Amino acid sequence: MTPNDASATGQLWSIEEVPSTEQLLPGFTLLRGFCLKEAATLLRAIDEITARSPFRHMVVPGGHTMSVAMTNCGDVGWVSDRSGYRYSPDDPVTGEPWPPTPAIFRDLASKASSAVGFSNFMPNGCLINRYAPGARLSLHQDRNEQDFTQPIVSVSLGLPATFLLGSLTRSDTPRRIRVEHGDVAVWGGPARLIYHGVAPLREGIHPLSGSNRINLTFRHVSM
Ligand SMILES: O=C(O)CCC(=O)C(=O)O
Ligand SMILES: [Fe+2]
Repeated sequence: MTPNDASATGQLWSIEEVPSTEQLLPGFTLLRGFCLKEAATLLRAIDEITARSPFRHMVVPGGHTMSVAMTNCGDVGWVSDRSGYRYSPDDPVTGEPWPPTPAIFRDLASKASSAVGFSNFMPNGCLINRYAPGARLSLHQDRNEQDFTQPIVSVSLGLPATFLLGSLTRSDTPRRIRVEHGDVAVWGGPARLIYHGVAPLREGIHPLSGSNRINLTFRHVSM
């Protein structure tokens, strides 16, 4: 039996869609096609979240408005304004708590983290990023969470993008990794504080997300 033999494994993926695992750095793994089957359901759940806490373009402390539109679900959400970055239990736009994390999100975060050996991941927040053509995320570390024993789980939906995979040193030139609809990246352990970002999104149309890429990042934030 070869790994691609869908009938023998009883899996539903077609040959072109067989999930594969790429360890790109110690502690950084890309699970290609990992959530393809539930992607449409994930996108519907995102529509329900954004009906309550809409996407918005946040301002960073320097005064620049981010090109990526963001919202959150869960107990805590990442926010930025002129006074800095932080996690907040409430959505500053609505004044209400962030919408709860759908069960399908929690299941995916747990399945993906355990698949690469982080069996105790307990995310309490999920940042939802929407990239329109031209939107980008400059190189950064995810470091507001404080507990770096817990990984980050990052889900790509809709249009493909170029993920910039750096190292622990900001000045190193990042590798350019294509991430597609259904891919899930998990980074933790020695890779937890790697610099990473997303190159400007190229125009395109995706049957499920139109002209956008949507990304979910699950985090465990110490409160
Ligand atoms: O969109 C992505 O793939 C990465 C998002 C990210 O790095 C973040 O939200 O901190
Ligand atoms: Fe990040």
